[in-house]
Amino acid sequence: MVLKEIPTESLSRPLSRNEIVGLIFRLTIFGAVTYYTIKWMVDAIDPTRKQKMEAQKQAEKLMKQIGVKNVKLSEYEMSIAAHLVDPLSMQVTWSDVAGLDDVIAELKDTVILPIQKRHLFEGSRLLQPPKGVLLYGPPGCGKTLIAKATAKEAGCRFINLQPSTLTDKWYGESQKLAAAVFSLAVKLQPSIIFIDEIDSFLRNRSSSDHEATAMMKAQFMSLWDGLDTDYNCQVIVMGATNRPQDLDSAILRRMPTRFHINQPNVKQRELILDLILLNEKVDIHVNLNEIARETEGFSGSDLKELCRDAAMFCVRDYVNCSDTEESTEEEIRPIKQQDLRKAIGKMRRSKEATVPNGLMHLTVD
Ligand SMILES: Nc1ncnc2c1ncn2[C@@H]1O[C@H](COP(=O)(O)OP(=O)(O)OP(=O)(O)O)[C@@H](O)[C@H]1O
Repeated sequence: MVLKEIPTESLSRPLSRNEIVGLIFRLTIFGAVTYYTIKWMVDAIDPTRKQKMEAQKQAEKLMKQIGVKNVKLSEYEMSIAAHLVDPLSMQVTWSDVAGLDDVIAELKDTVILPIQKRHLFEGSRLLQPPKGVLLYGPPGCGKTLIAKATAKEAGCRFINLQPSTLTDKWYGESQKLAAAVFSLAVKLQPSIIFIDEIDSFLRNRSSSDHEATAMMKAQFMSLWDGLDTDYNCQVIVMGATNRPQDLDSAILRRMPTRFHINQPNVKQRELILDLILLNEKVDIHVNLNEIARETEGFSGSDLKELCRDAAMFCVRDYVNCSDTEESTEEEIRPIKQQDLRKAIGKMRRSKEATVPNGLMHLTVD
């Protein structure tokens, strides 16, 4: 019926030039609208959309903070940039690390000096900063602390990469994210890619590995090797692990510079206690050497917890005192030896309750 109303000669005659242009124009508009509508719908149903937007916001804020301008980041680099720490805003320095002077001295020579005094090492291929550094040892003994202090002292940007950032993503994305880790680190160099619990994501390759995981590992290693081909590239992968024996041998080969951060000995425990209590109110009769001798098997983080408990006993006394009588106390009393000893007892009981027999003194080597 509609066709009937159109004169037959209009149907049979070829289209005029204007009509063809008009048709192409309308088709283009229609195509563009369809494309953007579908894209918008796909984006709206993408379950990681919210995460991506948050990461992008955080990344933009961080990039501004660290004064990185005119560096264009891809969507994947943005989500990695959300884990970026600026050396200027980083609080940890060598003075926050106690009892690890030997490790610090070696790190200064092998990692920090080649970055800081780049011009001295430019001609040498042997004296470039290592592309891989492994910190290994029992939990809570300062591996993360050392990594952060290294980045701070070397003035490196610090990408704190949680293995889950790469592995939690949807299939296919982890490879793009792994590539983004390296490309971002290169754009922001000098930089350190820090991977805590590196064994959890680069462990011994096994036949039970998901195909995507195996591919991501292989890709991660080839990207890592790519750093080696450019002698001017100042990107270091620093990994920390409690279980070096679980690491893939191919990974160990890529981390020839290794530091054993062991459970602190008595002297180191005394130094750590000294540092933790440096700015606290401590009774002059406190003997930290004695406390260090009584805390065999305690890590740095256990010692920190112990001191926090001891300080809390003082706070509790103050609160109880002001609750019961008209207290004349104006200040919280200093930490005494007995507070520390009481805290040791408490910590031992909680360690015994949570750690299976015999494992408490296990060291990894
Ligand atoms: N050598 C040390 N000097 C000063 N503080 C320490 C030391 N070792 C540990 N600590 C304290 O313990 C906390 C935990 O240390 P850190 O996170 O570096 O341990 P880690 O070895 O990385 O442990 P994990 O393997 O559990 O990540 C630190 O924030 C710090 O307060």
